[in-house]
Amino acid sequence: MAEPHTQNSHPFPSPESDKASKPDLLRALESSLGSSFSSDRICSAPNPLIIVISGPSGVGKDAVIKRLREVRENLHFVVTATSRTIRPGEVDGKDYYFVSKEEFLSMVEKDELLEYAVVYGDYKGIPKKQIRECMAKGNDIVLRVDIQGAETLRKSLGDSGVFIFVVAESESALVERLIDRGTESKEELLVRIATAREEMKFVNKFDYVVVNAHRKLEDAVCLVGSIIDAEKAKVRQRALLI
Ligand SMILES: Nc1ncnc2c1ncn2[C@@H]1O[C@H](COP(=O)(O)OP(=O)(O)OP(=O)(O)O)[C@@H](O)[C@H]1O
Repeated sequence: MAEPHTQNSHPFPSPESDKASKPDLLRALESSLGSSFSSDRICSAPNPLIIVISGPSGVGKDAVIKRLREVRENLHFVVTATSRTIRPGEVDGKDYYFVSKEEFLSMVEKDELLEYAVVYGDYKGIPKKQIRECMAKGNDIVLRVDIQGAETLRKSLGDSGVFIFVVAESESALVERLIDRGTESKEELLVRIATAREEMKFVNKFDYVVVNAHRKLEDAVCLVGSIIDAEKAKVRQRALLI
């Protein structure tokens, strides 16, 4: 018959004993397991993400990104170069790099852009340098592109990028938003609305869709944040292609 354990013969310190016994308990556990406990990270740090935010004109891409900038740390927002004229409240170098058409074309010639497109008569493109520098530091980056830009990026990035399609809750909400912004003429509005109808067909090429409903900007921003968090927690991380 097995000997009953007595206090002295038990290999582990009593759980009731004072706090000083925790190291003793750890050592006893290690000794019983025959190996010491490692302090190494159980999971390696997640890969930096390239988050591509796109959607038809007027859905609120800039508004979402502006707010995301305020509420989330450790995101690098790539500043797009554009040949369009600066809007009231926009800051050169922060919202966009505002350049002339000639300057833009010179960047294209020197192969300095990851992607570029003509959007409503103006050029928009993403400087490669910023992306490389950022990824090298392990930072996540956010790119804001129009639908044609997203298509080009999908071809070059494949599944290594996280593609988010922003929409308004309805077509009428989108039109009202564009009218309220007051930055387009009636003719320009017609082009944007017709284009938006076509662009909606591209939603299936994206990984996520985020509805930016009227006066619900916070909800949309929160959802984008959750997407980023979920991507960071993925077991199978997206590969880095850049
Ligand atoms: N959730 C929202 N509720 C009401 N108005 C909004 C909301 N989100 C954005 N807006 C407003 O809608 C207008 C269009 O938004 P924004 O300029 O961000 O769109 P965009 O998708 O970046 O457009 P573009 O592609 O033409 O630059 C702006 O006046 C903005 O303040």
